[in-house]
Formats: sequence, structure tokens, C-alpha cells
Amino acid sequence: MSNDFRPSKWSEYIGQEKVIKNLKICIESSIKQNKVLDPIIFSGPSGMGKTSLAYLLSKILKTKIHIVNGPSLQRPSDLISVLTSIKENQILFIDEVHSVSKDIMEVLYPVLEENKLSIIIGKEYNSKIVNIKLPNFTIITATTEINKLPFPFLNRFPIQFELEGYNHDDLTKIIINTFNKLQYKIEIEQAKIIAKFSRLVPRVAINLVKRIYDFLITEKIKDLSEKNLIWVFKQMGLYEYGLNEKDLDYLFTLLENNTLSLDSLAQIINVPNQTILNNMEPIFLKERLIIKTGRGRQLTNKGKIYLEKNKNQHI
Ligand SMILES: Nc1ncnc2c1ncn2[C@@H]1O[C@H](COP(=O)(O)OP(=O)(O)OP(=O)(O)O)[C@@H](O)[C@H]1O
Ligand SMILES: [Mg+2]
Repeated sequence: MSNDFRPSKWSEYIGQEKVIKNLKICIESSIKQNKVLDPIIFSGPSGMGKTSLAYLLSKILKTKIHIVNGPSLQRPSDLISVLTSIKENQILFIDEVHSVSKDIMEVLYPVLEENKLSIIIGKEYNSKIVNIKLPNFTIITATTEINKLPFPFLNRFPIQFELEGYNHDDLTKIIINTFNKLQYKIEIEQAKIIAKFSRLVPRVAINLVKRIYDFLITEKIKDLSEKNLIWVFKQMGLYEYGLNEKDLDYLFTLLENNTLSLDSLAQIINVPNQTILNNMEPIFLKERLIIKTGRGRQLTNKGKIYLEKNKNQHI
């Protein structure tokens, strides 16, 4: 189902104007030079549209995309079997590329640099390196953790894009488009309310739309009036800005402790550091509920007012 909501033309891919503008230039240039696109890497937090961009490029270029996931690529043979099945002009998409093994990275270096596969055949004394020229194809990779990639590896991607944050207008458009795909007409004012609960992340917005649609289909609500939407969010355990119980735990912990480091927060609320950094704090920072100081995280006045307003609902 989730694939149905992925953009299949430029106009459906909302926001990220700078990235899109530059990508279009790369595509135009490659067509004029009759070449495939250079290796591309997309980075940015989860749910922001990296995988969707790779899919969209395959649609735009009208070519097949072979998809592999970093964590499932461990032995070189896992990658070699994919590489040998790729044909001229096609796309290889490696998602979550920061989690491929070191051995896989070794296979990728000559592929990125010279478009060739270097494999060692035989054992020890009898081994020899065999080079196989690969067809011209495009490698696209995506990562949520670009810092984990070694510099020489990153260097081999001439096209690098870090996805930027979205604003409420972007989210409103994505919500309207998603309801359109479900053949449901939504008013802009209603979409704006849902956008406010989307943490400024497209995937969160799309998931909210699916859940709200469940309530419509099962006639738990008749329409998308503000009152109904707020009721649905309450059923889903969501607070203003789309925060949930865990987010509130984080904020109340800060209220009690004044200033805390990331490590202490992670321990107290029992959530991994990366989850806090990637999925929780971005919305707290954007809505100015917290600030990061040299000594640690602190609640702002706005954060304190937020908790005061929402404390009765929090258990
Ligand atoms: N700019 C956008 N315009 C329209 N829809 C978008 C946009 N960005 C993301 N989406 C939608 O949000 C959902 C999540 O996007 P996507 O899977 O591309 O995120 P991701 O960055 O690859 O996340 P992850 O790092 O978790 O893999 C998809 O359903 C996609 O269609
Ligand atoms: Mg993805």
C-alpha cells in the first residue's frame, strides 16, 4: 500500500526545491552527453523522501530500479549477484548504505570508480583477481547516517544531496495529494490541521492520513471537521505537533531535571540516542520546545507552557 503514495512525477514530489533543481540539471546534462548519471547519494532523516526520490528517478528515466538494502548486504556474493543482473542504463539503489559490511564496500569501490567488478577467484596460492566490465548503469544510495560512511567512500559520489526540512505548507500539500489519491476531497483548512500533527515529516503525514481514512471508512467520523480530527488524534494518543507519550516523557524529564545530556536523557526515558536525535528532537527544536546548550538540553518557556497545557492528558 505505501508504494501507492510515492510520487511518480516531479509535480508530486513536494518541497526540496534546491535538490530537485540540481537533479534536473544533472539529468539534462547526462542526456546531452549521452551518459548515465554519476553515482548519487541522498542523506537525511527517516521519512523525508530519500527512497521516494530514487523511485521517482527511475520513473523519470523510464528505467528499471534494482533495490537492495544495506543491512541485507553482508557477503560480497550478495552484491555480485545483483550487479551481474543489471543491464545498460538501469539503476541500482542501495538503501541504508551506512550498514553494508566492509567487504561489500571493497566490492563497491571499483564499481563506483571504474564501473568494474573485481572479484577474487580461487583460494590463497591459487587465487587470482578477475575484472569484469559492467554495463553503464547508475548507482543511487541513501543513508540516514552519513557520518558513519568513510570519507573515501563518500568522495566517490559526485552527486550528493542532503534533504532539507519541510514546512507546514509542504506537509499540507502532501496531505491533500494523499487524500486525492484515496479519492477523498479534503479542504485546505482541514489539511492544515493534520499538517500541524505531522512533525514536519512526510511519512508521518501519510501515515496519519491512512489512519484518519480508517476512521472515515468505518464511519467513526462523518467528515473532517476540526472537532472530529482532534477527537481522532486523541484516540491515537497524539498531542499538539503530533507528539506522543514517549515525547512527553522526554519533555517532563527535562522539566524535572532542568538540564540533561543526550546520554542521560536516553537512559532515563529508555530510548536509543539515535532515535532521540533523528525522530524526537527535530520537532522539539523546530517548535522551540527545547534548546541545546553547551551543558545539555533545556526546556524553553514555550516548552513549559506546552507541558502545562497538556499535562492532564499525559499519564
Ligand atoms: N517530498 C515529498 N513529496 C511527497 N511525498 C513524499 C515526499 N517525501 C516523502 N514522501 C512520502 O513519504 C513517505 C516516506 O518517504 P521515503 O520512504 O522516501 O522516506 P526515506 O527518506 O526513504 O525514509 P527512511 O530513511 O526511513 O527510509 C513515502 O510514502 C513518500 O511517498
Ligand atoms: Mg528509505
